[in-house]
Amino acid sequence: MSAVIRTTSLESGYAGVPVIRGIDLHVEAGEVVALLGGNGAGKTTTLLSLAGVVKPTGGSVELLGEPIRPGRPHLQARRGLALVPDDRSLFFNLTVRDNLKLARDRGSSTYKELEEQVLEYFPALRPKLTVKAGLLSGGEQQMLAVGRALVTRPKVLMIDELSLGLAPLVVKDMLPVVRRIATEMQAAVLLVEQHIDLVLRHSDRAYVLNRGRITLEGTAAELLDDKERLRASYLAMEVAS
Ligand SMILES: Nc1ncnc2c1ncn2[C@@H]1O[C@H](COP(=O)(O)OP(=O)(O)OP(=O)(O)O)[C@@H](O)[C@H]1O
Repeated sequence: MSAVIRTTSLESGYAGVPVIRGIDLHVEAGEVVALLGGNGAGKTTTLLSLAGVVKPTGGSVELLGEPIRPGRPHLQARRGLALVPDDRSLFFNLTVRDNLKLARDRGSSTYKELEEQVLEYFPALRPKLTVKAGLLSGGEQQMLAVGRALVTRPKVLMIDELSLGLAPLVVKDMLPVVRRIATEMQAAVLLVEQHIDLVLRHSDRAYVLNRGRITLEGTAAELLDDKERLRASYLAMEVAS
């Protein structure tokens, strides 16, 4: 099966300072892949490089077999790449419905169909459609942020820190929904997440980043079975620094 998104020797940084190096990763259609690592490991930088927001300084990113055009994130979005950033980027003064409408793909589907699909995944948003996004709970805001990505009918869905500011129970409820999205929409899902055990239980594979490099990769089952190795791949950063 060919990857929906693939990086080869990807390297990126800020103002000439390298942050990630030699990143080889890929995600297939229908797969959920976790990107793990401690603070400052380069997870967000990796997602931003995949989305074309941060311009790579080396290597390549291919979306559906075609290279992405760095610095042109709107082009990647049109080609089916959706990023839910860690700040969620909602319009707090607009209603839930207007947030969804603004994000939609203006292709073949009518807005109503797209909205129904989002509500199927996140029924808690149904009674909130006319409520301003700023008045939603943290969990509802995260559902809306993912919903905004869904109305673009993404081929690649990347979520940065799904759990940021959310109660573990909310995250526990959302991860199976993300799994369903991958399976049912055949989207390639890449998740940055701090709740390691939880995310691995809902992922197919994972990569661990340590100081900008992939230090461990494997199936979620392998990583869950070898917690010591997983822990070591995290701790190496703190021990070495
Ligand atoms: N806009 C920026 N300009 C300069 N340096 C940056 C910028 N964004 C991130 N960095 C640096 O790049 C490194 C990696 O940051 P990044 O946010 O990618 O890590 P992360 O793994 O997502 O961490 P966290 O879990 O803390 O968000 C850090 O040292 C960070 O300080």
